[in-house]
Amino acid sequence: MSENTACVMAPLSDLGQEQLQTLLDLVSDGIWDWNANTGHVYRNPGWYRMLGYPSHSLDNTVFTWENVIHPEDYPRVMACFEDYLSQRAPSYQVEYRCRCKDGSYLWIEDSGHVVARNPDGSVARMFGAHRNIDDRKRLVAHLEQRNSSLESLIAERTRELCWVNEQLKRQLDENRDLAERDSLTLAANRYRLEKALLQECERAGRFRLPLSLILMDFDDFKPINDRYGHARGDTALVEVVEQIRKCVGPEHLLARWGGDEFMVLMPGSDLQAAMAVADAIRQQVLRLPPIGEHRVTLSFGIAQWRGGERPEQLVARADQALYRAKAGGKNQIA
Ligand SMILES: Nc1nc2c(ncn2[C@@H]2O[C@H](COP(=O)(O)OP(=O)(O)OP(=O)(O)O)[C@@H](O)[C@H]2O)c(=O)[nH]1
Repeated sequence: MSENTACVMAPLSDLGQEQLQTLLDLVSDGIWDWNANTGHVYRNPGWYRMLGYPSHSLDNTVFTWENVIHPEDYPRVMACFEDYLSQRAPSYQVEYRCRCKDGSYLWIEDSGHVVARNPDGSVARMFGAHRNIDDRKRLVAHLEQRNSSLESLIAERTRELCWVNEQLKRQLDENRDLAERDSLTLAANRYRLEKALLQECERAGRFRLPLSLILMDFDDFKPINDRYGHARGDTALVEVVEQIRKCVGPEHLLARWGGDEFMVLMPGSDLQAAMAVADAIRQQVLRLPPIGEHRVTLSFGIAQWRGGERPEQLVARADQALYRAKAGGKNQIA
């Protein structure tokens, strides 16, 4: 083994004071060596370089360290330091900001070890190192900020989407409602009635509940149109529907069957109850002021659903009853 190789492989403890000094000068991290008994703190050139101070330009005391700690970090740093010195914590390692010569702050990681204690257990000497972690800290802060702005962007977009969704749902409900209403009288239209008829016939069969149907037709509506015009006829249809509404409950479905014909579908009602409602409608309509010399009246055909009957059979029987009411002189219930 050459002399050179032996020199390279010499353990650190073999280094002389001068060699150790050279080594400490080269280290880029900030090395500190605190003699707690004298209060002297040695800081290597790397420590000064890191913070932008000329080497050994500050006092070799702990105050130099305390003075560079960011005031917001100071209590946390001191608490960690105290915990370690009093052996409440097994190690000392803490991240905080140090003030540089130009007034800016640099994030560092400070770690230290007690290397000697006095006989009474108090600290005699402690070594430590300051490592520059500023780039990492700033990157993490930047990423955190981006993350939180992304999160708030997502939250904002989610709120917007929820709003759009609600609007669409409202629009859909509105469209569905419009699609099932007669545009003139706003009573349910034939499409809706046919769906309800099918459903209610099935339901009546399933639960053995009564179900009745009132079919109504304007008496002599054609002459109203012919004498007073189609617009007046339209108004008469709307007025009659308003009167019918006063006599039916929320469980009944009032619908325009077509032209001047209307129906009231009455789940849970028997023939007698349907008769009573029809008569109430008949009388209510009579209250309308006449159109010229023409008194507005309706004729009624009533049918109660029979077990197993299809909707069109029920409607056909109501229609036959209506025919009888017309034939019997109109403004009648059959
Ligand atoms: N103004 C108006 N008239 C309508 C509307 N739909 C149908 N009609 C008219 O309603 C009339 C229905 O006449 P019919 O039911 O055949 O006969 P009617 O004159 O009522 O006589 P009866 O039913 O026998 O009492 C026709 O003149 C249709 O043109 C509508 O939306 N508006």
